[in-house]
Amino acid sequence: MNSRQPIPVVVLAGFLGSGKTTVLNHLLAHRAGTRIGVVVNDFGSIEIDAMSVAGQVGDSMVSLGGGCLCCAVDGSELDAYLEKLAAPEHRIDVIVIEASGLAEPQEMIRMLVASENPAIRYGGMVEVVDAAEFDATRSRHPETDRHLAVADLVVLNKTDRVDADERARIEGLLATLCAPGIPVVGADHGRIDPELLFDRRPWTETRGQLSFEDLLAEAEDHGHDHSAHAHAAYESVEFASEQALSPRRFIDFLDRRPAGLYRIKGFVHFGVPGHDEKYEVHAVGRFLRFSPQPWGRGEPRSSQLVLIGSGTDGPGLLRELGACREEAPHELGPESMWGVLRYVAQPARPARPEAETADAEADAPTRAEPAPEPDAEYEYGYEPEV
Ligand SMILES: Nc1nc2c(ncn2[C@@H]2O[C@H](COP(=O)(O)OP(=O)(O)OP(=O)(O)O)[C@@H](O)[C@H]2O)c(=O)[nH]1
Repeated sequence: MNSRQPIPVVVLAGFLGSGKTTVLNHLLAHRAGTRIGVVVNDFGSIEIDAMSVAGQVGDSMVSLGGGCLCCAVDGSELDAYLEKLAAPEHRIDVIVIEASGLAEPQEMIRMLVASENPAIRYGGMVEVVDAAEFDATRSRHPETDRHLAVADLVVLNKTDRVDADERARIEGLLATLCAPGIPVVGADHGRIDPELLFDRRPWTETRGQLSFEDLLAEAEDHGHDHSAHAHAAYESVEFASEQALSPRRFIDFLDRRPAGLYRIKGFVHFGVPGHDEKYEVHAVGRFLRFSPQPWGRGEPRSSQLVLIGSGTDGPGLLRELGACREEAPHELGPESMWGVLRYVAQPARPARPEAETADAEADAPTRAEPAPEPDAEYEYGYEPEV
């Protein structure tokens, strides 16, 4: 794994008491070998959140304390914390910002997108919703609807506190409040599949001595009945192709992906002249990004994808991906890549001789931004409205 890839920063938002800290603690306890950096933005001077997660995160945890993160005018304070967490010695794979229950996540997303720090990239927004308090929260805090509108994934938490009819009613409402196709994952005590937010590394990949936090999390992990875990309800399928994929058909496949397909990760070979890079794909809910990378020296051109979802038709998805295969990619014009380039944070560099590319750019990070609206014009430095 390339240790100098930009670290995804996921914003975990949700109204006061919705269960953000509970979700975060669950993620920390079930992260396997993945190293999570945490920024807790507790509101007020008593940092209850900070204390409840501190035991698990050790010195990787940074608390902003004393107020609301979104009030920082230029985001420089956040940048400083993120820079600290992203330092190579921490070997952090993903950073989660637990936003204060009163924060405006849109502001935080803007700060992340505007960040000049090449070591990080915005990784999507997760909104935690309290099923039992949904109506009350919305009527007291109409801004809740705005937050839902920019979420990439919604965790409908506290499902143990509502019956099936009420849950279905709230899910119906959420479908009208969120952007089309945003997945809504039900959860009891924040137990969601960590794979929805980040790739878990096996324990064996954790280098060096196991720290106290590792041991704590391992003990937690072994103490649970895995059959009861949320991820038992998810299925994943893998797709591999040595033949290039048509950029147009692949984007069409992504645009039509079912709501239950929460997560797509992997890389794609398009092989269109001028766009011969390895296009890493990362999708969480409706959030989608491509990051062009140079291929490794001698690495065979191919596409590999893992798709994780619930209630999805695995064989059907694989058939659709199979139909994206392209016989003659070298005959395609540059315009065939426009759909893909809309989801690239930085312009794809022209393909260059492999050795030069690999040496000079193997570790060059790309700055990421949220995907523009599907019908938005692609332009470099696009600043999305969030
Ligand atoms: N019944 C029930 N209680 C839950 C669930 N998830 C969390 N809780 C409880 O709800 C309370 C609030 O949870 P937190 O995780 O602290 O919520 P939060 O969103 O971090 O809260 P703030 O920091 O105040 O914004 C705690 O007492 C949790 O134990 C759930 O799924 N069901």
